[in-house]
Amino acid sequence: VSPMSSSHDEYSLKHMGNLMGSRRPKAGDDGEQSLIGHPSWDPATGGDLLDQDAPTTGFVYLLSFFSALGGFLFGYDTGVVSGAMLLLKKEMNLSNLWQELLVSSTVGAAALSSLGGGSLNGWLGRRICIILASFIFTVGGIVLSVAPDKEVLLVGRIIVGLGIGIASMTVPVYIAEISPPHQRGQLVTINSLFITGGQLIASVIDGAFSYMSHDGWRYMLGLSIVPAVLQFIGFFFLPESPRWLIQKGRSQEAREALSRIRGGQSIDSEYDTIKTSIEEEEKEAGGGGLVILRILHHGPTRRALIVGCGLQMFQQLSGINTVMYYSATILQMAGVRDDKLAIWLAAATSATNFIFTLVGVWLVERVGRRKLTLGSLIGTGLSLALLAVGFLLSAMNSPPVTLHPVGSQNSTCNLYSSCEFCMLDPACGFCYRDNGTTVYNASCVPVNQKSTDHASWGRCSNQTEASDSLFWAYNYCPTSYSWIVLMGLLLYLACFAPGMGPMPWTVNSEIYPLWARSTGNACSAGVNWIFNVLVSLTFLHVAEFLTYYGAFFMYTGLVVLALLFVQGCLPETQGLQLEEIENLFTGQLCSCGVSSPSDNRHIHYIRVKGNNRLLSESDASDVE
Ligand SMILES: O[C@H]1[C@H](O)[C@@H](O)[C@H](O)[C@@H](O)[C@H]1O
Repeated sequence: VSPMSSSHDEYSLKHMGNLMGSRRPKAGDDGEQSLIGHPSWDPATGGDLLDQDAPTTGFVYLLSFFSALGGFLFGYDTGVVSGAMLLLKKEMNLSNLWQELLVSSTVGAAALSSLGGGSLNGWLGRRICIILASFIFTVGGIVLSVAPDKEVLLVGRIIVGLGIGIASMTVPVYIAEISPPHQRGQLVTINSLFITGGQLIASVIDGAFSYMSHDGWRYMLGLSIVPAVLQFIGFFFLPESPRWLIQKGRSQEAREALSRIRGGQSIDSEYDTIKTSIEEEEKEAGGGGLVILRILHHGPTRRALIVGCGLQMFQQLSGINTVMYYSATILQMAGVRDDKLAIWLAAATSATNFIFTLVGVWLVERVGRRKLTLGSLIGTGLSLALLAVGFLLSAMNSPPVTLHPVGSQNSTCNLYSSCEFCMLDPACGFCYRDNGTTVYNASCVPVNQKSTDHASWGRCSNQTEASDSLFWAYNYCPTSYSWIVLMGLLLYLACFAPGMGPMPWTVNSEIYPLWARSTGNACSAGVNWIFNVLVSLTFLHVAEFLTYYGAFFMYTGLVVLALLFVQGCLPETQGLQLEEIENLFTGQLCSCGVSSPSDNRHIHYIRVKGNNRLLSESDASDVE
């Protein structure tokens, strides 16, 4: 007999064609509410859940804000370096190798510490890990702002990376664990909003301080201390995740934390539901042994891990960080000549990323994770194709080399017949005159080893000869198609930011049962950072081998693969209790997508006894 016997009709409830046998009836699902009658009955446990549609307390927002400062620092520290580098390379006379080291050491350190963050998280708890990360950010910020030489800078960048790794895997988990289910997606996505917000503020600060050629970089790198200290202090007064406390058997503290987070609402049923599910999960997965091995041996968690890591891998393979880290360079490649203009246009691209992540925050609980990710991928693929076409048109209309100055005979640069080929060779640059409509008197000459701002000899080798019509193009070709590339870039970010940007983080914070959550998130965040290093470090080389349009066609292809993966394997997690989500992964991996509950709400009510006042006579078939 169903617990609906509180109404006088007796029905048994059968969920069919739905892997989520325990999906909680949700107000607003057509017809369900009137039939189910008891809005807070939970079919999984037979007990009451907290009313999921109750307003989220202000305290939950406060907690999410303070945790998401970790996301802000992640965005700020990865974003600020491109502008800082422009000044640093001049002031410290940095070689290319040192520039690469300073950029990628942070990302590499983040990869390592996110992997290690898993055990740290399980051991010390989410709160201590967040405090630790903000402490590391503060120390890193101080080291960077006072660094006397490049070696100390490198140490500072590594320290900051260690903080980013821990924050990137802990914060989404913490927010997911304190949120009520109906708002979890939105609140975790706020962390991604803070990441892109951090990148935006970083690019604006870069723009502003780029005018301060001496020591401007100290401010750029050091300003991150402010949010880090704020988070450090704030978290001393904020509670630990109740789910982690329950897992550690600290029941009394867990109750207190939960009740504080729920603003004094009754927490008994939520507490019991969580506790029972955690105990069941633990039993099912068999205790003992290394968590990662248990995850791999247990079907549902293994499948969740594949989905989680796959999403993070494809997020990076769709090329976001070639766009975020190299947007100024890409714009120059596309023909934007002025340095400062390129920096500010790069800030505009960060702003687009931020604004459209906001759209994601708004959409995630309206359309769900799955549709948002799929839609985002389709748009991302199309805009990458547009970017590629822009570069292809520029290449096809690349101005020819018309001048072969005396003295250039021995250089390989002299062999190139057009700007496109000349530009793809890092040793050469294109020196030309432009009367506003046509390029003329163009030559391909070696670049100055010390500064790519000049040629090593000839008309483009010194400023004094520079006139209004004489230009030196290193890294780009004059073209009338840069607007297509700029449009492609903006469109790319507008499509990527609401879905593929935040959803991998959001979904990962939800899909693992508690015992596997820290380790699962550590692995998937590690995958994210490893592919981040791979893609961002190889971008310029890939472009050199495949040309720019080739590189962007390649990313388009990878996005098509991502689309197939998400279509086949990503289930919908919207609105479910964290403890219910494991059931989504009980079927075969590639059936996950097919049976997402939001697409498949065929709940069948079979009449057992009595009259149904709500249905007509012919409803005896009882199919909703
Ligand atoms: O979700 C974030 C976001 O999209 C950022 O813009 C990007 O730089 C990160 O790599 C990514 O993980």
